Amino acid sequence: MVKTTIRAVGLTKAYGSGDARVLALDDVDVEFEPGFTAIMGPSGSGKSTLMHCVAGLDRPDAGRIWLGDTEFTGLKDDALTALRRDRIGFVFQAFNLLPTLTARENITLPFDLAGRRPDPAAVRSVVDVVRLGDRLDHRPSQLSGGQQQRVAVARALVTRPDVVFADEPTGALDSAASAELLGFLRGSVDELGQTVVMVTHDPAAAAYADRVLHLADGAIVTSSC
Ligand SMILES: Nc1ncnc2c1ncn2[C@@H]1O[C@H](COP(=O)(O)OP(=O)(O)OP(=O)(O)O)[C@@H](O)[C@H]1O
Repeated sequence: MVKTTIRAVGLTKAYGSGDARVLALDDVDVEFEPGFTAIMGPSGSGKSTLMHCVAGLDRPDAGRIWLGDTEFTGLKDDALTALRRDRIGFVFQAFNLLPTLTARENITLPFDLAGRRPDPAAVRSVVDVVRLGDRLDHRPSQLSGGQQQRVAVARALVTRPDVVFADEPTGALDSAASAELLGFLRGSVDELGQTVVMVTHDPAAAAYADRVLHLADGAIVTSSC
């Protein structure tokens, strides 16, 4: 399976103005190839800003971004939203599950949002990968934090997106649940050929990645494999 690369050149983004101006991204060039990449760096170094820009959740002030052959720059908001929905998966620290839906309904939500029927084989395979078989009819409040995050990972994977972005996905989990979750993300790379990009503060989490990018003051300072 050939998975798509995300490529960005000259990404620049500032917040505020005058004395309060902060350069969150300073002319960053970066490429995310198939595999598992971790983004690390001190608080305020620009990790979230970089992830939000390359995931199409936010727009840079300058620079260009491509998902495969599709360039983000110049896409209208509707087109960017459709591209995100169809080709990118997200896992956030706070799980972001809908409380009134069951685990199964949360997992199939991306299909509902796209007006498509869920693909039963795709649902079965992600449910197997994250081992949720006996919990599918539970609502989030009836699941542990680790189980809720497994639902969030299944939802991110179910459409087989080109890239899954995970922002501190283990931030709210204990160490056993974190290890399990990182194992699932690793498994999605090894078994499904998924591209995963994860922001983390935790070196133990970054150790699951193939490549670690270190940010400081809005720039990539090192990239290690
Ligand atoms: N909406 C905003 N308004 C003003 N400044 C912002 C905004 N978002 C981010 N910043 C600033 O931009 C810089 C980069 O922030 P960013 O959230 O990308 O860093 P981070 O590395 O993800 O930090 P953390 O690890 O604490 O989440 C910081 O100085 C931050 O204060």
